[in-house]
Formats: sequence, C-alpha cells, structure tokens
Amino acid sequence: MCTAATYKTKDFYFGRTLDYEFSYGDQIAITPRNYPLHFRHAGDMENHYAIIGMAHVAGDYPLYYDAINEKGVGMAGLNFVGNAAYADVWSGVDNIAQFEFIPWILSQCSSIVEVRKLLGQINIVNTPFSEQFPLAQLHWIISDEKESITVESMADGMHIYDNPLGVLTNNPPFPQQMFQLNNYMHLSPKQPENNFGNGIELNAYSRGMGALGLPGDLSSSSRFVRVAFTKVNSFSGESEEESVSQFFHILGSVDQQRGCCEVSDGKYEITLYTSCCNATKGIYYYNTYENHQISAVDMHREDLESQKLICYPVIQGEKINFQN
Ligand SMILES: C[C@H](CCC(=O)NCCS(=O)(=O)O)[C@H]1CC[C@H]2[C@@H]3[C@H](O)C[C@@H]4C[C@H](O)CC[C@]4(C)[C@H]3C[C@H](O)[C@]12C
Repeated sequence: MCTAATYKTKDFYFGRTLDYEFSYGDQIAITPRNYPLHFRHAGDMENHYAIIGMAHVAGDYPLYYDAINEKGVGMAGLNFVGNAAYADVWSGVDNIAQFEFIPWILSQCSSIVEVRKLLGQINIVNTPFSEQFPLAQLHWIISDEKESITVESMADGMHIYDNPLGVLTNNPPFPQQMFQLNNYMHLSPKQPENNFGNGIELNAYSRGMGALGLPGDLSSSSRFVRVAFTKVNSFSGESEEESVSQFFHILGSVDQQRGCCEVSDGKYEITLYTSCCNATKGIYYYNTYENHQISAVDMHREDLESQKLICYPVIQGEKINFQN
C-alpha cells in the first residue's frame, strides 16, 4: 500500500509513503535539464525541465516512483493492481510507456493546466522497461499548488479525475474512494454533540471523540479516509520546518509498522520511506523505516544545466541524539 498527499502553507508540498515488502534499490535522482530523454515511441528530448525524485536507476535511466519538477509540479505512481491496463501503440497520439509517464509529464509541464493538455493526446502503452522490470500496475496523482488530478488507465480507457482532496492510495478506483467518504462526512476534530435527546445523559469522556469511526486499519480504502481527514484538518505554521514537520505527521497517519500487514508467510509490508517535496523550492525531503531523521536533497544545489544524472543514496540507520 502507498499513500500520497499534498499540503500548502507558504510553499507547496507533495509526497508519499512507499509501502512494500522489499525495496527495488532506491536513490534520490536528479534529472538535469540537458540529460537526454529517449522515449520508446515518442522520440528524443534533449532539453526539458529538471526533475528530482525517488527512483530505481537502471543503467543511467531513472525509473521514478515519485518526483517533482523545477516548476512545482509533483507526480507519484501508486499500485493499482487488477485495475490498471495499458494500451497497445496507436498512431496519431503520444504513445508513452508506463515507466516513462513521470518523465514525460514532468519534463514538459509547468502546471496542471498544461498537464491536462498533454494528457489529451497521451496513450499509456504496455511496453515494459525490460524483462527484469515488467509493467507496474499503477495509477497516478499529479499536482501543482492550485489543483490535483488522478490518472487511471483501465481496460475501458484513460480516466482523468479532479482530485479536490489532493490525496491518493491504492484500490479501488478513485470514484469509489471518493464515494465512500459519504460514510464519514460526520467526522470532526471537534467534540461530538449529544443527539440522543433530552434526558439521556452522555459524556464526551475523552478528547478526539468527534472522529470516532475514522477507520484505523491498513486497507487502502481506510487509509484514503484517514489521510483525507488528517490532511483537510491539518494546521501548522508557515515556516519550512513547521510545514515539513506537519507533512510528515499527515503521512504518519497511514504509516505501516512491520508485523501488521502480512503479504505472504513471514513477509510484511512496511513503509519503506516517506517523502515530502517542497515543490516550490525543489527540495526532496525523506525519511525511511530504518532512519527517522529527515534527510534532504536540494536540486538547486546542483548544476541543473548538466547532461548527467545526479544520484544520492538513501541514507539508512537510525541517528539517535544522545543528550548526555
Ligand atoms: C511497489 C511500488 C508501489 C507501492 C505500492 O503502491 N504498494 C501498495 C501495495 S498494494 O497494491 O496495496 O498491495 C511501485 C511504485 C513505483 C514502481 C516502480 C516504478 O513504476 C518504476 C519501475 C517501473 C517498471 O515497470 C517496474 C519497476 C519499477 C522500478 C516500479 C517498481 C514498483 O512497481 C514501484 C516501486
């Protein structure tokens, strides 16, 4: 399972949890403006917007999981197993392989308005990256500071939904996730009122009772409601530290602890990493299951005119701040 979220204070923040039972070997990869991008069916691109994100780097090709570009657009792919379907190559459209979708969008679009235009001529195709890396069944959230959309390529075609919450998890399809929020519209950060009428004496004996019924399990639909509730009620100061801290707390609401989600005998899905991008400033913050300290890579500290991919390893291992 995975969860993505957006958050706005002075700057715009975009990030995700990546939940899985193993790591593909991740790095923070910066694709600078002049790194040549070769698309399998859509030609070459010599210059483009710079991109930073989490990727598996195969050879020197960044297979992005989630990323932002220098214009403040963010995009993340989350599992959509059993529902994702990609098409064959057609003529007269931009045929973009599933693994090329993030670079295709982030290299060219400076806003969701531009993303929507590009999506109008895209066909996401079933060309795998390699035998070792077959197609990943995903759906995507794409956001800028003004709006978010969800893209789902399914057997009946490509769907583009407005995503007014700016959150995404996994199955079921997005309209169903939104529909089930109807069941939770009564949830509130305020204390509940007694609607049982006069004479029935009830007592809000604990703080937080306005959100009684918020689903606490790790299923995708429960995480959707939980992260949506947390995000829409979230409140923090505007500084970078306060915003980043609050963002990690929002995604902390859907964190997965080893042992609670067994995917096969003795194998557990956990939150391998959590990212928080300051999309306004081009900074990729993250922490991992094994390292709660926040680490960061700032794209603007690099030569963004370069032609070479720039990679940083994910820093693991807890750093405990002894005070005595
Ligand atoms: C496993 C990741 C998604 C995690 C997730 O959503 N878990 C939920 C589990 S569940 O459904 O709810 O059970 C996805 C997100 C991005 C994916 C990667 C990216 O798409 C980039 C390439 C794409 C290649 O086709 C496959 C390898 C790969 C390197 C992908 C491996 C894997 O499928 C990743 C890492």
